[in-house]
Amino acid sequence: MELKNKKLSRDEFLKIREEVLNQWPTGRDVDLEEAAQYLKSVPDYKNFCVKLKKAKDEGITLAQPRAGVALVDAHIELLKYLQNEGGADLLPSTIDSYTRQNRYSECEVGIEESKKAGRSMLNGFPAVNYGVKECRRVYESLELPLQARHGTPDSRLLSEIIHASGWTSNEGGGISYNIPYAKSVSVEKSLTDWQYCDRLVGIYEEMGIHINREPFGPLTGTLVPPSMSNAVAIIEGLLAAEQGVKNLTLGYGQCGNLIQDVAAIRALVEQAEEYFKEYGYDIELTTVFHQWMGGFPADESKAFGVICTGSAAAALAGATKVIVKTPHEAVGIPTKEANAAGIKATKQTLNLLRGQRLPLSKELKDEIELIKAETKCIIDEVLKLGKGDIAVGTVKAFEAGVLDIPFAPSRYNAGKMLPARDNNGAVRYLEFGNVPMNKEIRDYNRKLLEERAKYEGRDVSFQMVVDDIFAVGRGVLIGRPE
Ligand SMILES: CCC[C@H]1O[C@@H](n2cnc3c(N)ncnc32)[C@H](O)[C@@H]1O
Repeated sequence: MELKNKKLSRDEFLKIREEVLNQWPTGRDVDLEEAAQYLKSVPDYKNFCVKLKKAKDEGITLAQPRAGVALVDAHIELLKYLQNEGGADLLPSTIDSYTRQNRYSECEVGIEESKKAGRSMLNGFPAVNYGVKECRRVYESLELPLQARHGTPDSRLLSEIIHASGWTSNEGGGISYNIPYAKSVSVEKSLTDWQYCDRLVGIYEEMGIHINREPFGPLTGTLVPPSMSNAVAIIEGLLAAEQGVKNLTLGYGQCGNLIQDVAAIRALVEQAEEYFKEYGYDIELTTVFHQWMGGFPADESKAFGVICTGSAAAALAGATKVIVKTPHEAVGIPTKEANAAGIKATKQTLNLLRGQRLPLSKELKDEIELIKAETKCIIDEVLKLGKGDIAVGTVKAFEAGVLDIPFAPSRYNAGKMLPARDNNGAVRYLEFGNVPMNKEIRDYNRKLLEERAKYEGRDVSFQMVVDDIFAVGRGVLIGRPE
């Protein structure tokens, strides 16, 4: 295995770069020195790192939507609306699915079809096809920091183009943008390609330019136990830090039990800081809380209930930012009005809870300790498999099912671990597969699920998993038997 968790030398990086910039004609417009000068002109109020740090210092939670359409002028109009009408604190450009698979020829078709149809025929913004000039036009049309949000196993060319365009944050990682998004991309390949994306940020950092990286916390967004998503977030953070990334936002997707959700964020910060300190990385760390990523109720009023619950959990957890859902979640790409409505409902909730935090009760403290202990079991085994190299260990951990993401499409994922909610709605391990938890943790998870089974008058079973997957869309958290 070529892969190792070691910072790419500048020569190694530049050698790969030649191939990367030739993947599509727009790659030829990227010039590192020219891009650095452009990035140095980004004012503080439009730099992701600066805005996140200010929010962290002030103890407030920022609101960021997802948004992306095929044509540049419409995309600018959409983002301006979310900025001015929605009140967004940070802006995305959600990138389309063809770009995520490096299928740029099909993006060209989608762009032409969108022009003919007079509406977006892509499910996001095809940044690679537009290239630096148009991506800079998007950035220059707005008054907020701009981030690329996508799901791209090979994001090398996309990263080059968006950063050269003044976009000071990129979401993703070698695990979080492969396993939940692709079927046949090897973990070794996506980890290698994301080392390139992180090394690019490291090179900009060496030039005095601060760029934020945000591993994708929720993964499949389907009952992912907090310790599994925290383990992946910390691993991706360590891999990014080795490549010279200095500014990281680690994330988590709302599960629904308030104590567990707050505990997950608190555990993530504490444990990530412990690992960065142990490995000697000086990281400016912030957190992102994703509003419920599972099935939504179609009824828009009920959808707002889900949106505001997620906003409250983010605020009470003290997350630096929250990713906003919309009342159109159950149907598809939201209109700009629905997207703005989701932001406004979110900010109303954040403002009402500003400065409030969930007190450190015994229940909260115990949940934090449990999540940290579970996460440690996983990461310890990853390091053991990699003989100390966390990149090599990650590849082997997926092969062994030590890292195992529930309901992931990737054929590199074991898919043996199964989650289900306990009687309070917290997500627990129903089947461990080869996830290496110690006996005390295994017994405790089982005990909690047995409590639910007793209450519901049925056995612990896969049916609980199925019931929980559909529950929120049906208006409840726990999938109780009919
Ligand atoms: C992991 C991200 C899934 C979420 O990402 C939203 N999403 C995807 N594409 C767009 C887009 N083009 N505009 C606004 N939201 C979008 C979906 O609704 C879902 O909630």
